[in-house]
Amino acid sequence: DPNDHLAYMRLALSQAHESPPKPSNFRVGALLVDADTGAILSQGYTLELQGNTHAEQCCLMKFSREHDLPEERVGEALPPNTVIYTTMEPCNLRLSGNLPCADRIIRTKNKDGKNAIQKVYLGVKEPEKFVGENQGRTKLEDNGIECIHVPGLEEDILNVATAGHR
Ligand SMILES: Nc1nc(=O)c(N)c(NC[C@H](O)[C@H](O)[C@H](O)COP(=O)(O)O)[nH]1
Ligand SMILES: [Zn+2]
Repeated sequence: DPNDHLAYMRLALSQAHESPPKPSNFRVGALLVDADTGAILSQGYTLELQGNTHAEQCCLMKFSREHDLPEERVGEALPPNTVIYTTMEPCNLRLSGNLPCADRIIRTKNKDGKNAIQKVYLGVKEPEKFVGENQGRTKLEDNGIECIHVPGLEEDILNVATAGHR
């Protein structure tokens, strides 16, 4: 059921459990979903792919590879009503200096140059441990991408996210 946001967020949380704990980031899980059909297009977790990768980034990279596209052109292969579920709001600044996920989501355009990702469903705000208050949601909404908090899993999400910090 494409509207069972909690079920999708639980799946994203199960992805986060796969992430190797590290003191310098959060363990996050994410899904790309076709909101028209409910189909899961891609799923990913922090550090799943080579390099210092984020969960949302892995979703986009995996889907782009399946469609022989570079990540920045992944929007050309995404269905018109694609949404992303991520246990933690997309980053807007990374201590590593790598491209933040908010920017990756914003640059994901379809063939008509329109946003390929319509909505971001998030489980928690980013704790202010590494980069102060996360401005990702504001940036996403300023670019026409709605951010919706899915309540109910905050404690579990934060426990998993910070497992590498104890
Ligand atoms: N939404 C989100 N998905 C992730 O997969 C992840 N790891 C973070 N984490 C945000 C945090 O701000 C950064 O992990 C630190 O700023 C360190 O930056 P790097 O990850 O080393 O680039 N946030
Ligand atoms: Zn990120």
